[in-house]
Amino acid sequence: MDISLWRTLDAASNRASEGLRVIEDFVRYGQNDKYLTTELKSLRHQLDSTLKKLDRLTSIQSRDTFGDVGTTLQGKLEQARSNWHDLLTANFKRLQQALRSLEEHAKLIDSAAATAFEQARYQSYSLEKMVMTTIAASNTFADVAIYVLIDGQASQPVFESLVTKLLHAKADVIQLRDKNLDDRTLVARAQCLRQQTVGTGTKFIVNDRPDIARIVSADGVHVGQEELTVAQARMVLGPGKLVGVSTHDINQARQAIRDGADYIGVGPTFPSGTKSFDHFPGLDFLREVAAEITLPAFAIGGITADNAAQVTAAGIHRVAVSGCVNQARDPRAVIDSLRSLLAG
Ligand SMILES: Cc1ncc(COP(=O)(O)OP(=O)(O)O)c(N)n1
Ligand SMILES: Cc1ncsc1CCOP(=O)(O)O
Ligand SMILES: [Mg+2]
Repeated sequence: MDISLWRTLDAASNRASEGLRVIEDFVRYGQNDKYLTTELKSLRHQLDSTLKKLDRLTSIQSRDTFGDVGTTLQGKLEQARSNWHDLLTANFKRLQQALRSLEEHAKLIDSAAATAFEQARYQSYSLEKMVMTTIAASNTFADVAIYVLIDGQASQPVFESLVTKLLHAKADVIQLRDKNLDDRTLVARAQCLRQQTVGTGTKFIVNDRPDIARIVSADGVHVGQEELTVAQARMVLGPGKLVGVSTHDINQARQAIRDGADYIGVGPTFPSGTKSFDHFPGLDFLREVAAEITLPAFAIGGITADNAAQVTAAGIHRVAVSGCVNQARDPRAVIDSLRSLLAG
C-alpha cells in the first residue's frame, strides 16, 4: 500500500472531523439546539466508525505535518469569518470536500468505506440546509411573538378596519385564513392586506394557498400536514419567502426542520372556538418542542391572555391566536397583554 494514500486519508479524515466539530460546537453552544446537535453528533459517530474500519494506525504513522507543503499555504479568507453564515459555510465546505476526498481515495482500497463516505457527504448536504435555515429563521423571527389569524370579514371596509387596528397594535404577523370566500374575493382581501402591511414591519402570511401568496407578493404561506409540502410551497412561491407548517407531534416538528420550514405552528394547545379538534397534543407537546428545537415555534389553539402564562411555562414564547384578538372589543389591549406575558 502506497504510504501517500494513507497520508491523504489521514489528512482528509482530520479535516472532515474538524469541520464537523466546528459546526457541532456552534449549534450546541451558540444555538442550544438539541435536535440539530443530535443529528450532527450522529453523523460524527457514523464517520468515526467508518474511519475506524480503515487502518487508523497506519494512517497516523504516515502523517508528516512538517513535510506537508500545504501548511504554509493559507488562503487570505481563511482567518476572516465576518459572521455565522461565513463560518458555517466554510466549515460545511471543508467537511464536504474532505468527505469527497475520503470517498475517492477509499475507492482504491475499500469500496464499502467509499460508499459510507459518499452517504455521509449526502447527509452533510441535508444537515447544511437544516442548520442554515434554522439559524436564518431564528434571526428573521427574533422579535416576532404575536401572530394573528384573521378571516376575510363581511366586507372589504370591515376587513381594512380590522387590519388597521392590528397594525396599530403592532401584531408581528397577520395570517389571512379564510376557508369560505371565493378565490377572487380572497385575492382582493389578500391584495388589500398586502398594501396595508407593506413597509410596516408586520409580516403577511396566506394560509393554505401558495398560489394566492405569490399573486399578491405576500411574505409567505402556511401549510398543514395534508396540504402542499414545504418544498412544493416554495416551488410555487419562489425564493426568499417564508413557509410555515403545522405540527401536531414531535416527529412532525423534526420533519419540518428536515424539510426546511421557516417556522412551525405547534398545537392545538387548548380547545379552540375557531376550529374544532378531537385530539389535543397540548402543553406536553409544547414542552417537547421547547426542549429540543430552536426553529421558531408558535403555540396555537385556544390561546388567550388568561392561559398564555402556561404556554411560556412550557418554554414557548411565541403564539398564534385568532379568537382572543378578533373577538376583543380592544384588540390592541389583548395584544399588549399577550406581549408582556410572552416576554416574561
Ligand atoms: C401559525 C399556524 N399554525 C397552524 C395553523 C393550522 O394550519 P392547518 O393545520 O393547515 O389548518 P387550517 O388552518 O388550514 O385549518 C395555521 N393556520 N397557522
Ligand atoms: C387554525 C388553527 N389550527 C389550530 S388551532 C387553530 C385556530 C386558532 O384560533 P384560536 O386562537 O381562536 O383558537
Ligand atoms: Mg391548512
